[in-house]
Amino acid sequence: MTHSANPPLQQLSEWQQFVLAAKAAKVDASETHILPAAGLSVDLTGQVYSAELQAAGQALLEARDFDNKRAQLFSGAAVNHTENRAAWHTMLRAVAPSQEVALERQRVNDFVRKADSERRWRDIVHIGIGGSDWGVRLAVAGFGYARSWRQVRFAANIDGHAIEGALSGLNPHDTLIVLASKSFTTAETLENGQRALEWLRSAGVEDPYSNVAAVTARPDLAAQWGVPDTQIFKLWDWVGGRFSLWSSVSLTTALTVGSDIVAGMQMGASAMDTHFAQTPFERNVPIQMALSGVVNRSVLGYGSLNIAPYDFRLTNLVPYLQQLEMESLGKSVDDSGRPVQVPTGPAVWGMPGTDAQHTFFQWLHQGSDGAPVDFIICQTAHHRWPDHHLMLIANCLAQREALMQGKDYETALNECLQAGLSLEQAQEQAHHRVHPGGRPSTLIVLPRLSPYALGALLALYEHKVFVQGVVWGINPFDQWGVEYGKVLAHGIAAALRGESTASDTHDASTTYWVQHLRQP
Ligand SMILES: O=P(O)(O)OC[C@H]1O[C@](O)(CO)[C@@H](O)[C@@H]1O
Repeated sequence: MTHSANPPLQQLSEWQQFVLAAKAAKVDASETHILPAAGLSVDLTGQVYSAELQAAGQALLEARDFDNKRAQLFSGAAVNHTENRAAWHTMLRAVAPSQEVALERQRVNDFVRKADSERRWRDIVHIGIGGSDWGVRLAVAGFGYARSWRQVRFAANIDGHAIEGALSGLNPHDTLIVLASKSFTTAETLENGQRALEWLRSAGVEDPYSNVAAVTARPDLAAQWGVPDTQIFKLWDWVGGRFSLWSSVSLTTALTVGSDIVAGMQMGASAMDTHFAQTPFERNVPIQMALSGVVNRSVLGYGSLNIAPYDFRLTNLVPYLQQLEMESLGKSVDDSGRPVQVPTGPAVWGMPGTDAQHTFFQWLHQGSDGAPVDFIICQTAHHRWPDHHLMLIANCLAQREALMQGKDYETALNECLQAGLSLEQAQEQAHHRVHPGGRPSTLIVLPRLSPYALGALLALYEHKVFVQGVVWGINPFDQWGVEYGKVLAHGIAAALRGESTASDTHDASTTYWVQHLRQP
């Protein structure tokens, strides 16, 4: 794809109109703004809204050549122009995928079916990091109720405690090590893989490599490493690392919770793809969420986005979305290398409710900055205590209402008087009980935590991020900021090993710590 330069955002009259409309728009909690998408209900009532803002948003997307860019995404064009490759994760979950994708899906399913029928691999150790890790952790934790005879452990971090903990207590003779790495060059994954191999060897596993499977876009490197060809599963250069959940990386998910769960997630994601590709602007949920996010970040100045899944099983959704959003949008130059000049991707953070309420919600309600919140909840739960679920829902709705509506001084004052405080005490106390309100939020309701719904939810965020990349004019598919640190770590590791002198290339403080932390 030849990359056509975008005009700078701030020079666009459509952007200026959008900013003006956003500043004039309000949160109107008296009318709901709820949109369906691939089985999810997304309530945007807590975001600023007006007919003028909608029109300005539509004009802005047109000025950014959005329809064409979306079509390129879905057609497998090289939308990742700084790396000259596609970001074709939608193909991985397509209902009618290409032959090579269908074949690889089949290979994964056959491997799982055989292992199941032989009752082989009681334990799985999944070794991978970032996109080769979080999606699998998320799916396994989300659907852990589905199957239980196999257990899975994860090792991502280079910290030796991670792999030590992952291997501890397992039976090496019935453990499958899954090495997931698109590049098959990631230091953490290869080092942890070596420890696993040593562990198999020292336990007397006759052919340790037969206990290893690999998922990678570099089957040649995996084969050189020693993984048998029949246990190497492919992904492709055109799959971004943080989207690889949809690829054979789901081997571990399939072995642990079932191939049908992987298929269900793909179907849900594919349904969201169709929604994103075909639904008109005003009902297109990824677009609407994206524009709310742009308003919050670039116009209202919120520096972060809080993710609050009111579902304990979705704990890993937060780091999953952190990587998706922050690796994609944590950039400040546009497609042509010019500074974007408005704040771009927010910091993403969060924790499941209700834990979050007792950790940082105070700051969200009354802190000086606040942050938009994405509340996520399932209509029904899988456990057998309806009252727990009722309370969970009540808490979620209550927090959202408090952020949206706030509590004014008069109400707080009355509350204090009714609690028996004197007028003087009440007047002083009431200030502390005021909630400013008007703080933006979105509520996403899943019918239940089905594979389909989770797939749709993840694809929703992927497309939202894509739209925001188009508006800000940045490439959401590269991650040069991560690469630089990897290179520096290489040099520092050499200096820590005494193979080079840190003072040649590093600053004074780094040199000091290299000398003091040098390993014996
Ligand atoms: O799958 P790989 O190549 O080992 O990379 C792991 C992760 O490293 C990154 O390249 C940078 O964090 C991610 O995009 C990727 O998910």
